[in-house]
Amino acid sequence: MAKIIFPEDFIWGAATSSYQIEGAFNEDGKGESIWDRFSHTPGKIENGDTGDIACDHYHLYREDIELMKEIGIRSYRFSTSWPRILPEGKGRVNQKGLDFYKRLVDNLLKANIRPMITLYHWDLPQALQDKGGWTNRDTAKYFAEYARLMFEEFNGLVDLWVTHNEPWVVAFEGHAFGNHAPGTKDFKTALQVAHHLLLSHGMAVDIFREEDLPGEIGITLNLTPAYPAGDSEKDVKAASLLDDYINAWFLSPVFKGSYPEELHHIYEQNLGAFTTQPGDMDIISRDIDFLGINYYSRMVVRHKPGDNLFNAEVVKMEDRPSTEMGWEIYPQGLYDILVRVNKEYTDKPLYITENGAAFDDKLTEEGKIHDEKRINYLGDHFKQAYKALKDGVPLRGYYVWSLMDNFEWAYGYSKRFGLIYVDYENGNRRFLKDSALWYREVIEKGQVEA
Ligand SMILES: N=[N+]=NCCCCNC(=O)[C@@H]1[C@H]2[C@H](O)[C@@H](O)[C@H](O)[C@@H](CO)[C@@H]12
Repeated sequence: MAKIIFPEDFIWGAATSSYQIEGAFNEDGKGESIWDRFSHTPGKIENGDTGDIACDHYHLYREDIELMKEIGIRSYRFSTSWPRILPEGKGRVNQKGLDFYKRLVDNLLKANIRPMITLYHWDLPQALQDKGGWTNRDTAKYFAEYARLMFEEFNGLVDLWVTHNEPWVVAFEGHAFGNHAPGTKDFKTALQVAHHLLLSHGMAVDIFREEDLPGEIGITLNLTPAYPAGDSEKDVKAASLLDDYINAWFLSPVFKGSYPEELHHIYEQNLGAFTTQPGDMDIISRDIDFLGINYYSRMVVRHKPGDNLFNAEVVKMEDRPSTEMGWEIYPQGLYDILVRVNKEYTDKPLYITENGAAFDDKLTEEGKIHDEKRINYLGDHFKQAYKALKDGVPLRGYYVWSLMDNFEWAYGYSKRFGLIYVDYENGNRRFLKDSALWYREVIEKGQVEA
């Protein structure tokens, strides 16, 4: 491959989320979130970790912006904590909570770093969960009102808005498998939740248009392309169904206004219909300005009769390199999914809103972290993104997950994804990893070594 030179205006960024980095879980009037409740429930999180303090970003955000400047990122994707702003999820506004995000955005703009706000990255106000959470259609309406407040408060300051982060994870990890908050375990509930998440996305887009705001709005989906383990018809079928379950179940409603037909039929036959209302799919498929794609890995799938509704199982790729999460390192999958989304779903601009890896990072005596595995992982994925760009995919930017090590949900602090090392045991000191210094070069030159 010839020299890899990205466009001058390519948006190189890094991403985080509120519950994973902020801490101050009950400070300055913040309301309880379902992740506060879940992490305080014994047995849910590795080592009994919680987000009570996390990276203490709520107090250290100025230092973190200095580090963003040192790395040279052009944009910073973060999420706002709904219960920090609306402690009960609706009604009363917690001005101190809102002021934190005002200070954060002001300081980002002063640092010439473009904010991208994700309105929902999993930390639902517990008060709404107490009323059914995302199983309750009213939550979609309350989300849209929270979005309206944010659009009005940050009008002219923030021009990149993401409604939801990974509705698949919220619906299935949170409501089918119980690994995430609120921890329920019912597949049909997950389908109902997915529908209300998508509905709330469309309602927020309507308000964004109504408020006639400058900027762009989109949604972020975790897309994990599925590949058949063999070329048998049954393997191909199994892979296609799992691909629909994770990817098309969200891409299709947003861009085509309908759920994938065959899978929808399988669900209805086996589980009965979840509740929808006339017009829902029109709302869900409102025109958006971009799609955010979170890519980490692929799935290799083979036919397995009777194992689940899909007659499929994911094959563990033992002989392939993988990250600390056990996810196969498969950069080609990023190219494949970018091209497929552009070909099959939308010609709208795309952002890679998350891509990164957890490795076993060690802090040396000299305060260095030699994370060459992360440099190789990112470099290989940047090359695939570049290939998609050259093949005509309208890729606008790339946000590395993550800016800093943080609370990795059920894994607690045991997994490190950051460009910045966080020394949790010693006052949350921050150290730039070698990958941060490497990333700085890539951004400065717009080049990746071939
Ligand atoms: N096989 N395989 N699988 C890949 C499946 C990925 C599903 N998990 C995610 O995408 C989460 C996303 C989240 O936004 C962030 O909050 C998390 O910290 C990162 C890292 O976990 C990722």
